Amino acid sequence: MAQRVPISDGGAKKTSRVRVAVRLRPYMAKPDEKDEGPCVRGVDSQNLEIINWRNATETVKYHFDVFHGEKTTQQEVFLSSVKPILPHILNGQNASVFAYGPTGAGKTHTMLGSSEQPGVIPRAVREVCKLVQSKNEEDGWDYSIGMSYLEIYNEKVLDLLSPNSQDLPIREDKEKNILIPGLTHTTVLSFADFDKHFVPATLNRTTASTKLNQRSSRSHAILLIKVVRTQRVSHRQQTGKLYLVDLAGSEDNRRTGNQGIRLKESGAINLSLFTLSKVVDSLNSGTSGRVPYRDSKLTRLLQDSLGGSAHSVMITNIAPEYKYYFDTFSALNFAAKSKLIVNKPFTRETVTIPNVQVKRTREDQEAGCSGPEPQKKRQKEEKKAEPSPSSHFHSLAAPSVMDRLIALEKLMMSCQDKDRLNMLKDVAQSRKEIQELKEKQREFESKALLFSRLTGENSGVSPQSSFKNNIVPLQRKPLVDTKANKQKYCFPLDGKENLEKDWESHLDTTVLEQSRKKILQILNSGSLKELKSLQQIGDKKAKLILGWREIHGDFTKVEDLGKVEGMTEKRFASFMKANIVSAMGK
Ligand SMILES: Nc1ncnc2c1ncn2[C@@H]1O[C@H](COP(=O)(O)OP(=O)(O)OP(=O)(O)O)[C@@H](O)[C@H]1O
Repeated sequence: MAQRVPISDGGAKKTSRVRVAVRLRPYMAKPDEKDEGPCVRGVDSQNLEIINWRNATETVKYHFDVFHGEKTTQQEVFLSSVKPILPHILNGQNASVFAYGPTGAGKTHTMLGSSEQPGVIPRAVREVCKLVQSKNEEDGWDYSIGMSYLEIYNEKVLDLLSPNSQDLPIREDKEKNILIPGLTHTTVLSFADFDKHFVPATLNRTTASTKLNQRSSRSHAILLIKVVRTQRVSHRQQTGKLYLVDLAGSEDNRRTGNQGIRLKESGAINLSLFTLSKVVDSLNSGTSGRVPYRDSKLTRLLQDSLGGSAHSVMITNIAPEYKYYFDTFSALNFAAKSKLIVNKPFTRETVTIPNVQVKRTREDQEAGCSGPEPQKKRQKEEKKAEPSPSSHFHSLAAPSVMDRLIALEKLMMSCQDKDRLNMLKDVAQSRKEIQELKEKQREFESKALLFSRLTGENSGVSPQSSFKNNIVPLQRKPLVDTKANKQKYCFPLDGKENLEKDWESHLDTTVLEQSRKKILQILNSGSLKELKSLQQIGDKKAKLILGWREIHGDFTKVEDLGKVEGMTEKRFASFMKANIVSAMGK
């Protein structure tokens, strides 16, 4: 019977954190697309920054275990993020590498690569074969390697090594090992042997063309490499598993143009990735509540890889183009959460009876494999009541983990999943609107410039300054900061507007200046919400202000607000009065 042997470290149980790497693929705008430049970029080998959707003049920074920039080679990704965990599977421990990220961001490139630029999968398998070979020569253990390969397509588990297979069940044994009865398990004698099975099986994977990626993976592909070692003298047997996972891309159907079957696939993909994110949230919350592993096949299978027993590496692939902003932002937040999950590796060991055919663990029997034995076809499915998944989740109890999780809670947005998803959608929508308004502002400014040239009015007036009918250039007067001249400091005022400004003369200059400073501060650094908290600034005006800021940077004085499209002299006066009076009333 397989049993867990915790790794000891001076008496204390050793835990292994999920390592999170982020890989940014090179900028690849199509010729017919606007070249807006990247919205995300690397800072150094661990840090990156993305434009802040709240204020496009700022960036949000993220810290990860590793950041792989556009120029990072496949070899470098493998060496720094994957190779170090591979020796564990020769010691009966589990390891997993999975690529996560939006559609078209480079997951398949990272995991599979091409013949010229092989990715993580071929490199890792080659390395495992090499490690086993070198071990065989020196220690007292016999090693064997086996492989299984499956995809989860539309919530169905399909055997890629046996293309006509039906949906396979997922089970869990008493030791909480995840099993797939009936899944093909093939012995691998060398890398060439692996390739012989792997290449044709990969062609069985479901892919299709979407607007965002010509050859988009429509399924999650999971390659399992199992190393079984048996000690020659004592017949102890240890089984280590390596999961190499290429997840299907998260995608926004409004942008992929998906319809019909693509839409259904996409629904299943997004559901499983959403569940994955819920699982991560649940693990992070540190509460004893149910971790929703069972809500999707993907999370059920990855149960061992997240918050479980594996040495895990998550490579989050992101794309630099603006059209991916929303996806990139969510992927980075997801990755930031996963970074704080702590796994607890253990060694899986059995004792076998000498001189008898090596006893297969129940897991092997159910998975239709026995390490060194030749490929075994499906066994009859065994129906078993599965224990509560929450009982499997053990690593959050440690105080250090709790501390990290509490820190994470503070770090991440405090709203619920659904709210967060909606909020992120709003962000994408707001971003689009700001972009449109920015275009309008530019158009408005060029018209104003043209008008001023035609009328020969170039007396130091900013081209974008324009009030009344959007065509008359703004004629600002220099700011004179005395009470007596206060009426003059803003705009050329007619009698009515003078009356409008009379209220100011009753106020203390210091109070006035402080209020103006406060307004200027909000105009320059306020988020959409903060801008909308100003009197007389609605959603559209706030977005216009954000757009203006993106083009010109900071407002030097509050009067610059007059340069924003639609802000007439009268509106500005009324805006100032409303905001100053309201600030005083607080
Ligand atoms: N680091 C990189 N260097 C060069 N090209 C890359 C890189 N990453 C991705 N690409 C290219 O970008 C395109 C999309 O990448 P890929 O198919 O790997 O994305 P994906 O995330 O797997 O998408 P999907 O989820 O839709 O399957 C491919 O043409 C790929 O070759």
